[in-house]
Amino acid sequence: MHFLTVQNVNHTYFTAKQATKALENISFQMEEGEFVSLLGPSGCGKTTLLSILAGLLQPTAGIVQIDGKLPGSRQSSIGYMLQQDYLFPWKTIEENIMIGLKLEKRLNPESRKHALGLLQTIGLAGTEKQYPRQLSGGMRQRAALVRTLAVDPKILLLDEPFSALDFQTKLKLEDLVFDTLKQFHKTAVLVTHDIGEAIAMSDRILLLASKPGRLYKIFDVPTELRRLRPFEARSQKIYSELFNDIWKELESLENS
Ligand SMILES: Nc1ncnc2c1ncn2[C@@H]1O[C@H](COP(=O)(O)OP(=O)(O)OP(=O)(O)O)[C@@H](O)[C@H]1O
Repeated sequence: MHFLTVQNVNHTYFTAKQATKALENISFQMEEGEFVSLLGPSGCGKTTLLSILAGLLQPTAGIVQIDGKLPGSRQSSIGYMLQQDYLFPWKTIEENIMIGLKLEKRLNPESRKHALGLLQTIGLAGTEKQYPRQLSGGMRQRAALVRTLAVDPKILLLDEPFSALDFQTKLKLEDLVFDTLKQFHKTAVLVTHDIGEAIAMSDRILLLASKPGRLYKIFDVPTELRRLRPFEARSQKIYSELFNDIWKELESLENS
């Protein structure tokens, strides 16, 4: 059995005036610890698919299972990281990173120690008593990652988490997230518009086409690249070759 199974997923949005077929017959599988990116032109259904994986949206048809459970069920622990950090401004960083544990009634000395340890691992030691406004955008996004990992989710759904950051911060954070997910052997799905980011971070890239949103092509990132951290991967020749291949496919999809 695969860790994640998406089988013949279809989704149509119905409004008073029209029906929009956002996803058509999407099927793929993922293994535990794998990192997959969803790439494709605007409107191809990336966010819709991520919402279905999160259990926030029920597909019109098809099956999704994560570690043998339906997304959204109480046992299917899912971590979300978004473009904005959504830290509570009136709470300290320490209080913010404990929120998930508190909500799940799992805050105890051990889980607290683990969360504070994560804060150290991610280079935010000393910020515990500070408020989000006292931190830079990159630091806040790192705190959001700690909050997400603190509850030990089975899968992380990353919806353009680096897109609001300046380029240098984004590159640094890509390496940090990559290292952290590898260290904890986490499975992750990333939605991005950035081909380079998808190649540098992923094991596989699912290219979606639009109208209706469907799986167009799957790119396996070569093992030589997967072994490298994202920043280092970006300077390799095979990275540029894969970038050009995906670029051409994406351009043809956008012009079709
Ligand atoms: N709540 C909704 N009601 C009706 N139609 C919707 C709704 N949300 C999305 N859609 C439509 O479904 C399709 C897929 O949208 P979705 O936001 O999933 O695409 P996307 O690939 O994430 O786009 P982008 O890259 O621009 O963020 C689009 O045609 C969009 O207009």
